[in-house]
Amino acid sequence: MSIPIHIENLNFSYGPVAVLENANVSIGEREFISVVGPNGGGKTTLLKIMLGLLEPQSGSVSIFGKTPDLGRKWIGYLPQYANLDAKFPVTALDVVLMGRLGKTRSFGFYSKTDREAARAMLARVGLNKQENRPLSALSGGQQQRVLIARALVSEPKLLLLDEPTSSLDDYVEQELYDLLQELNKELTIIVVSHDVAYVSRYVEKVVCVNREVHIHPVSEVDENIIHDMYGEHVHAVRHDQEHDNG
Ligand SMILES: Nc1ncnc2c1ncn2[C@@H]1O[C@H](COP(=O)(O)OP(=O)(O)OP(=O)(O)O)[C@@H](O)[C@H]1O
Repeated sequence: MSIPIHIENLNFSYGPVAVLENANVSIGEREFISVVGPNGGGKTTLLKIMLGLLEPQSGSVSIFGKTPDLGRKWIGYLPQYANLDAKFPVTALDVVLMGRLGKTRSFGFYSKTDREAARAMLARVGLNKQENRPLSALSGGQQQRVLIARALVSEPKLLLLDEPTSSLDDYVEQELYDLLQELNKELTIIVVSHDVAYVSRYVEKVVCVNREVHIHPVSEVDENIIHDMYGEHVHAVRHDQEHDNG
């Protein structure tokens, strides 16, 4: 099977506004990658192009060797602001089952296989005891795990997460990254983050997106790269490195 992501000479603009210019990105199997960059740099746009939700003006995008509309069945996606309306009366299991809609043959009636798959995924993310609890009764970190289980239950080969920890506190963020690291033994993982220093503890490479797109092994990320990407915001980013264990 072809590699998860191969993008060549991609250009994308919303109307006259160029957002991504001449992007080239290749991501191999079971890589753990973070997409980083300043606000408005084009991170979400790049993810939406990978999912086939946006059509680039030029260039080619291949997802496991297919065009995005065909390849996206292998992608589990956790959108930014995915938080479900917690007042809506659904259990954790109900939410995960939604991820089976593309798999189940009898629409609206989940099979025993669907239920077993959903329960197994809740167990995989450490929530087997919470399956019948209302979503609203779960913490923010637990709700994100439910959404990860929902993305995984469609049996993807690539997990794409858009800033999954932005509303979580530090300890819960670490637990979530530990879970992603565990899942990375079987899956390619691409996670959008604002915090280069933090994600560098976990990922192998970063895709720096600020209209231009550059991919770097974490070991090569230095002040020059950070400065090119964030410009005047460089101090805010350097300050974040205080989170680091070292
Ligand atoms: N639907 C749209 N129509 C027009 N412009 C848009 C649209 N969506 C995004 N943009 C603009 O495109 C640029 C890139 O946006 P995008 O959301 O991809 O950036 P981002 O790096 O994900 O930002 P953030 O970190 O704030 O989420 C921004 O200038 C944004 O204002």
